[in-house]
Amino acid sequence: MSLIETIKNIPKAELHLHIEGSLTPELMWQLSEKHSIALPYNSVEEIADAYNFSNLQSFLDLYYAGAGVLIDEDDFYQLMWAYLSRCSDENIVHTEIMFDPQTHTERGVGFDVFMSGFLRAIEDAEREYCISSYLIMSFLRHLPESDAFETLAQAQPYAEKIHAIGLDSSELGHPPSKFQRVFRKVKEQGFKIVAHAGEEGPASYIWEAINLLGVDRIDHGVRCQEDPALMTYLKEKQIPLTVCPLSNLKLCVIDDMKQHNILSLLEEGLLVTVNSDDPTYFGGFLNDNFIALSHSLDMNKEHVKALAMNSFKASFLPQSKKQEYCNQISAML
Ligand code: HPA
Ligand SMILES: [Zn+2]
Repeated sequence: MSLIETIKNIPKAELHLHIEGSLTPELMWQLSEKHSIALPYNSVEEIADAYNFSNLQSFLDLYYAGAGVLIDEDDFYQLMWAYLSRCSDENIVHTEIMFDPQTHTERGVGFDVFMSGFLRAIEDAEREYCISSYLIMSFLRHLPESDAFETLAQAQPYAEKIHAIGLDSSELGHPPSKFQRVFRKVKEQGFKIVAHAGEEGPASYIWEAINLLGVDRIDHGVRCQEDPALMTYLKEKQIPLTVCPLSNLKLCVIDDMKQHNILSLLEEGLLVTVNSDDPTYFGGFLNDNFIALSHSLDMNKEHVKALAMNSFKASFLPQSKKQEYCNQISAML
């Protein structure tokens, strides 16, 4: 089996995927027509052509605007169903999916609308594709902590359907410490915790996410290498990093994929995983991220195997399931 075939065939989990960031230009166009919402584009091609970003904020501006076409339950169903169908094509057997409630509630679209659409698609995919999915509700860090408290209260009827709570959006100027109180409550309620840190922000934000929020995983975290003590800590505690190579390239965190540090972090013994983040905005789903790494770095089958196993080890699946998938991978390679 070639390296590319191995990437495509190996069972994988995806742990860092914003469902709103999987909205295709085609679906955005279709929903804008359905709801008579004017878009600042004249065609599907123009939407795709607009996706050139200089940093995280330049992306977030388009990403929040794009989510404005999601109005009714079926829109959210279609969004989730399209992503899970793609997972089936890519041999993603388990996925932990982030969603941003505040992007929708602030437009008057409530939990009952998006949660019903998401859950219906997740149940269909479980039945039709045997894909398991967990939901991660993320707070927008550019908004005040009081809004996060309100969002947590609104989510209570769906608490059983939410596995973890995360923190995303504009990182610089919004350190994890801003959300210390709300994450104390999140922890008391028994949720797992993740946070974006060390994407554009410094290594000190990763320390804050660990020490002040009590995270189970760090999203991105690639700037950990600026702090040797942090590297040692992440390795010893095996705190996972959900790394997103094409995202880092598109948002100019790196200038060239050849500069990506994921394989050196892996070889240092950190628990790193590959993920797509916002695949329709960043030019590729999960397998494309692996393939982009294989084109630019000295990547071999052992790396692919280790990264696929890490995706299960770093997941919130029960231990027995993690073991089952790792055994499958071992038997295959
Ligand atoms: O990569 C990201 N970083 C922060 N917030 C986000 N929201 C969607 N994608 C991202
Ligand atoms: Zn992200």
